[in-house]
Amino acid sequence: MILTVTLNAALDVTYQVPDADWDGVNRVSAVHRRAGGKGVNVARVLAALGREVVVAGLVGGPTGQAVQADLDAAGLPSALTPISGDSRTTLVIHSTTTALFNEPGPVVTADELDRFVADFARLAKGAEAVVISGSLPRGVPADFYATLAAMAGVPAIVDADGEPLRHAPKGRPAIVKPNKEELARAFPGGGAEELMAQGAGAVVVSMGEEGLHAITPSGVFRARMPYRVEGNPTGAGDALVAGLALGLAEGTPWPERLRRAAALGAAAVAAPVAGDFDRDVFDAIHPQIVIA
Ligand SMILES: O=P(O)(O)OC[C@H]1O[C@](O)(CO)[C@@H](O)[C@H]1O
Repeated sequence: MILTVTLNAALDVTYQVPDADWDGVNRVSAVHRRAGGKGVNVARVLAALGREVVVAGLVGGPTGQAVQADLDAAGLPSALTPISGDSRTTLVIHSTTTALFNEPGPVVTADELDRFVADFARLAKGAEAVVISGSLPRGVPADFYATLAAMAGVPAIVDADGEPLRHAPKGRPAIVKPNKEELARAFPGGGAEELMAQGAGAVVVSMGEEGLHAITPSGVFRARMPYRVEGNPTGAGDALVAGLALGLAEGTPWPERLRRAAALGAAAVAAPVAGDFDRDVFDAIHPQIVIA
């Protein structure tokens, strides 16, 4: 089983707007509402690939109930820790470009966080790997992902931004997965090498259509994409992380691990909603990704 952690779970709302007018009235052509937050999306992709998963994290209030109901409807196993605050909504407006509006999320109390830590410790005992992704709700210390990675007892992947990313290597995670911009913001002078020096087992930097750059115990690799996939890039990083988690759990050699992760990321761009990927796009692009 792969355990995914989404502390700032969300109800993801996606609006398709054919040609958005950012200064006027828009008609929405399609609306999707589903449970989200990065770890939830990772779990969806892993489940679609036939992997056993459990979604952990925090949910509360009416929005949290909607998140839980959607996970249940999708048949995604979850063990979410209840909180008193209302979980957040995120909004994606997908038009000729894609814009995201991510609410900060609820305030979490120290008692609620203690209960989550106890749940996490129990769940991690049954996991082959853990994936810890996304932003932190308010009230959670910035080094909390490092704490979870250190106590997991199994290999961990951390996908975070800002301060949680800066602290992540202290927990000695097996893989840290920032995108290019997140890495530059968190480590202006150093980058991937600094993450490795501070304790990350490997660093995989996602670079959109430019592919991946990875520093691993087996060497430094670059994954190059053969062509550009058009669509909604929201959730592409989560599909990529799912590919890395699969490789970590199965002990797949790094070049193939990266090829599959990059192909899943591209296939997610072709799917309209975060957490999905297009199998035909995956099958077509996977063999064409060059790892060097
Ligand atoms: O936790 P955040 O960094 O705000 O990201 C969450 C959001 O990102 C996405 O996971 C896309 O990666 C959305 O599903 C949305 O819930």
